[in-house]
Amino acid sequence: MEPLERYRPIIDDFDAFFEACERPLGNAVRVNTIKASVERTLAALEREDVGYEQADWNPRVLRLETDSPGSTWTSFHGFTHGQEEVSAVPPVVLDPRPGERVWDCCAAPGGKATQIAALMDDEGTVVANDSNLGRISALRFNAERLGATSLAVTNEDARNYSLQRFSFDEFDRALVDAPCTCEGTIRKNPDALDNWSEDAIASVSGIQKGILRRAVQATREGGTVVYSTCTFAPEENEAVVQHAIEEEDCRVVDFDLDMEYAPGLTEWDGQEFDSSLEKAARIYPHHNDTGGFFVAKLEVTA
Ligand SMILES: C[S@@+](CC[C@H](N)C(=O)[O-])C[C@H]1O[C@@H](n2cnc3c(N)ncnc32)[C@H](O)[C@@H]1O
Repeated sequence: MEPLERYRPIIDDFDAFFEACERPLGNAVRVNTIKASVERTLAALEREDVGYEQADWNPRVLRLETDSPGSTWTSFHGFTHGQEEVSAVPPVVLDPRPGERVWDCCAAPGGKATQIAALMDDEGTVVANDSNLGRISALRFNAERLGATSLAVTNEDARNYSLQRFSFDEFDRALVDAPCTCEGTIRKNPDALDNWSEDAIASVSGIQKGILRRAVQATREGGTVVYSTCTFAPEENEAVVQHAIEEEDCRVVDFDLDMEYAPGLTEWDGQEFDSSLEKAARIYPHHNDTGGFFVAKLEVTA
C-alpha cells in the first residue's frame, strides 16, 4: 500500500481513499443484453434467490449478493458476465452505435469488447485485438459464451496495427484499455502492488503512448477514441493523453458520466498538462465504493 502515498497531494480525502483501498471489493456483473433484457435477467436472479442491487449510474450493472457470481443460472446462460463495476465505464463513455466499426485495441479477456458489442445491439464490427496469444482463448470463449457475433478477434501489437486485412481503412471509434500497473485493482487483488516500481510505470507508459497514437491514427476524422487504465499514476494517464494531443490530430472532449469522480490533473511532478485534461475522469475507490479507474475521451480532428 506504501506506493499509494505518492498520491496524497492529489486526492481530496486521502484517508477515505486509503481506507477504501483496504476494503475487499464486492461482486459485480454486467447484464449481457445480447442474450437477455435487464428485466428478464432480474427476474431470473429473483427466481434463484440471488440478491442484487442495480448500480445508480447504470442499470445494466448489478452488485450481486453472492460469493460465486459465476455459478448462477444467469451466468451459465450468458445473461450476465462477471465484470468489475468501474470496468464497465469506458465502453459507456465510448458510446458506440449499431452498425459502426469499432477497434478494441487491448481486448482480452473481452469484458469491454463484449460490452461494446452489446451496446451496438451486436450489429456492426468490433475488432477485438490483443497482443497476448495466451489471453486470446479467453477472449474467444467469452465472445462465444455471450453470443457476441459482431466480434472479430486479432492478435497483433496494437502499436504497429495494420488495417490492410480489412475492406475499410479506418474505424469509427477505438478503445484503448491499456496495459498498466493496475494500482486501482488493489481491492480485488491485494497483491497488485507487490511488483510496483517507478521503472515499471515509466516502461509501460511508453507502450501506452504508442498504442494510443496508433488508435488515433486508425480512427476517422470526427471519430472517438477512449483511453482508460485501472491505475492512478499520472505518468500512465494524463501524460499519455498529453502526448497524443501533442503528436496526433485529436482533442480531449467532455462526456456525461452519472457517478462521482475527480477531474484529470493539469500538473504532476513538474510536468504541466493541457487544461482540457480536466475533462478526464479519475474514479477513486472511495467515490462510489468501486475499484479505481482513469478515463479520457478524445475526438479525432483534421
Ligand atoms: C487491461 S487489459 C485489457 C482488459 C480488456 N479490455 C477487458 O476489458 O477484458 C490490457 C491488455 O493489453 C494487452 N496488451 C499489452 N500490450 C499490448 C500491445 N502492445 N498491443 C495490444 N495489446 C496489448 C494485454 O495482453 C492485456 O490483455
